[in-house]
Amino acid sequence: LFSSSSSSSDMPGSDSSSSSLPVTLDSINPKVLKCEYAVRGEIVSIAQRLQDDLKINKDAYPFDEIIYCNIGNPQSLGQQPITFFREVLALCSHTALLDESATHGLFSSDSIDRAWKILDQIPGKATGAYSHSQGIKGLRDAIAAGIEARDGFPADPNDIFMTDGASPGVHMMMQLLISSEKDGILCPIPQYPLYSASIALHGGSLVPYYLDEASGWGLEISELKKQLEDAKSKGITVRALAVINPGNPTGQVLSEENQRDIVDFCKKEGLVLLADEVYQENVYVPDKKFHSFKKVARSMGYGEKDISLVSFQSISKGYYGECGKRGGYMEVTGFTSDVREQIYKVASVNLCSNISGQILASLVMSPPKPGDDSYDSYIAEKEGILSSLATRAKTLEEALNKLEGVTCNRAEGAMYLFPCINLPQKAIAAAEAAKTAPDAFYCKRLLNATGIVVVPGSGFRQVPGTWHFRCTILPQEDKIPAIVNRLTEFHKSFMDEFRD
Ligand SMILES: Cc1ncc(COP(=O)(O)O)c(CN[C@@H]2CONC2=O)c1O
Repeated sequence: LFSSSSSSSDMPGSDSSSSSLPVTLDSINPKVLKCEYAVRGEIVSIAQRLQDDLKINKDAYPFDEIIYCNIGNPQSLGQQPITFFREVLALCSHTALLDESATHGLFSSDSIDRAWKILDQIPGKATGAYSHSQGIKGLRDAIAAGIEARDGFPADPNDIFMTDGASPGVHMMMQLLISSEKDGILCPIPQYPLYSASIALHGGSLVPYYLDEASGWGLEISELKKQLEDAKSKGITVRALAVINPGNPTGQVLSEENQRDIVDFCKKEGLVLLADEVYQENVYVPDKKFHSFKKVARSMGYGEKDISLVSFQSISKGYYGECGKRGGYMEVTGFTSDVREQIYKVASVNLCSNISGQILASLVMSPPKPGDDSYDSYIAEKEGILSSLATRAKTLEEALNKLEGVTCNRAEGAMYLFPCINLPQKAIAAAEAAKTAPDAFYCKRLLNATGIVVVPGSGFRQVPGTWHFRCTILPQEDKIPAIVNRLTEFHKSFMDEFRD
């Protein structure tokens, strides 16, 4: 049960030594080989095989289902989409509905109004046509208005580049900033592996800065400075600082003071600030609040000429969880016009992001307001989802902290818990014998015993010698007790087996 379909020997015709096909592992781009993305890595491949087995024989394992806690994919675990968003999207996608009298009985009046408003901003009301390469102007207007309402500072629709999720935006910026392995990007450790994967694919160097687990995954400026100097001593020119706030996998929400220090650090060192803010709606603790880096920089008096800031947003997270619709944007500020033209050129190569994602991104940033027909139902759905996520985060955090040798910082935000496991030496030795990282060994044992899929901490990088795993807080509330019981029982048996 430990092998995985991801290893090349399992895949038909993939054994490069016997293949007569033109492409082999030796002939493809080595940057692709170097790239890793643990969120959908080996352990998920194993889980999918177990799931296939269960379809054939439901009694094959000591559990009756696989529970995927490896990926922040809310709707795959039962979260419902926001009604208003889907009503508007449906009407925009099939405009004939707007001519039907029955529609007024099926859709709220403000959904119909918003659909007309959006369609009026699309040439020929053609949602099947390519749009402007930065996205439909009217939708960028709505997003800019939403940013202004959030921050209290102006936002320019022409700074918005709409993307198929935040991922392509991150790739675009890595493509722009990285010319060789001598170009470095400061990334948090632990980090969401889109960053390490994209840096590898673009041939750059990841310059780590370690978040401090003991202080709730705090980001120390002294650590940034130390890592920057260390990179310079190795001949690496650091081009940008990536910050994920709220954090993935660590869940911390930065204090406004810490953000001000980060902005000053980037300005002083001439670094582009890549602000990944896809979890901006996911804050669960009363003592923390999301502040965009755009707002912090502007409130410090820093404008277009003071700091280069790229802010990423997505429709995949928050309370909307529209991962599969692939929507989002990057707000690009503080670049010269000639560089902006290069960013536009790269965006234009992909023609445009998908229109459904664009429509949803505009709705996320400009949702129903008090007094709108849909407002009461919208806010009830939103608050219901966010309060449930907060409850699930707390329940799982408390359960993890009761496990022998496990400590887990609270999830202040985002969608994950990232507990630290103090693994006995016997377990570490067994992992080495199985030729796998100790936390991956634990996660595979957990999967095979309970059907629960989590991602080893090694997939996010971590302080050497520490071991973690990442578990989402996404299974619906009625599933959480069973997850806690299965996890608790497994952990006790694991520790009984390997306790030193
Ligand atoms: C911090 C962060 N940035 C960007 C993304 C990319 O999202 P989209 O491309 O969908 O907008 C994710 C997705 N979260 C991944 C996917 O699910 N679990 C994760 O850790 C993320 O967690």
